[in-house]
Amino acid sequence: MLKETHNSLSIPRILDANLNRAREGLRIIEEWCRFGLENSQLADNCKQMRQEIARWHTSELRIARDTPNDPGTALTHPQEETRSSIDHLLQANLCRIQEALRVLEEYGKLYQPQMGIAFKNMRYQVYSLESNLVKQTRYEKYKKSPLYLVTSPDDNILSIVEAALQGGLTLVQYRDKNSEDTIQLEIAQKLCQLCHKYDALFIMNDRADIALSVNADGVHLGQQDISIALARQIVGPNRIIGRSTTNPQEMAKAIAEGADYIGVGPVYATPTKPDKPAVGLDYVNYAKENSPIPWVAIGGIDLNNLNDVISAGAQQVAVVRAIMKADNPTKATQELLAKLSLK
Ligand SMILES: Cc1ncc(COP(=O)(O)OP(=O)(O)O)c(N)n1
Ligand SMILES: Cc1nc(C(=O)O)sc1CCOP(=O)(O)O
Ligand SMILES: [Mg+2]
Repeated sequence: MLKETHNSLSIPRILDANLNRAREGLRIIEEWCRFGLENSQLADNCKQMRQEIARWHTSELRIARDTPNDPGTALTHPQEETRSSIDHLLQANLCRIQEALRVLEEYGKLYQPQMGIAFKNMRYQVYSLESNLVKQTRYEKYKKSPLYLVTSPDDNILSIVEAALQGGLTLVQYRDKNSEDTIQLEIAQKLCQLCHKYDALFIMNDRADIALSVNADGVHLGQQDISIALARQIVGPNRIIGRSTTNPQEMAKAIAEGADYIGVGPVYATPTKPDKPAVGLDYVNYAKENSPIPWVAIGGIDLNNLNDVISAGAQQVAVVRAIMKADNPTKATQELLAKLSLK
């Protein structure tokens, strides 16, 4: 039989504690939206929810607080003491808010029926905030990555990519046109984990299904690959979708179809993609003048010609051989990044 330990203040105390918890969590998320993402709309969503919580936090609930006799104040979990990355911090606080809102929804029903309804609605608002936040945080990270490594098959692919990540790389695409699906899936999984360990983004080439399976940050599609609309259905609203373009018409179409970024190239002829003619620096310059979305110059780019590509307007470049075939991928990455940061 359950021991009757509650008194008339039990429910108000639970509500008071969880109103605080939800409000504090929202404040942490709001600060990131405001100062990290500089997204005033998301920050405002948080603020409005905080204000609604404050309206429910009446003096009747506040005076029920009894901190000295609360056995929970001394309880912490080791995971609360450390946050390995901003993603981790956001995730932990979103979880805290959602838990608190669920408590407010359930115990609120015993206090005032309207409270249960209000906090159920707010819980759904927080799910949609979470979804927007994941996409925005990814996209900001994408935009702040001046160098994009597209891999080529190599027995040492993991150690080459890790060496580049140690050199400061923050954006990697796994491109493998020949391996069987099971092999691609296995390598994609490993590369994705490796990139996330270094707080870098992982994009899958061609295959939206593999991108989804391994929890990649996005997928890159060429003109011959599946449509952006179909890829969006597969990977969901929060992953990044890129599309290769070689001319202004393809650029306009990719933008109209909802690409998050476009590839611009091949800038120079390249043995990595021998059948695709070079588009030259004029198209790079066209992208600089006309693309409203992020674009990345690709094709034949290395340390020797990088300054010309930058002078034509590129702020982000993608390379295969310049890192995958470098004697020292860490050094090669650092050198490419150093030139890009001077732009
Ligand atoms: C960043 C980036 N830009 C262009 C491409 C080329 O994509 P696609 O035209 O589909 O050719 P494949 O790479 O699939 O052979 C890319 N992969 N990444
Ligand atoms: C994979 C790829 N796509 C291109 C495009 O223009 O669409 S060029 C390219 C290969 C780029 O390799 P490297 O840096 O070794 O020249
Ligand atoms: Mg492709």
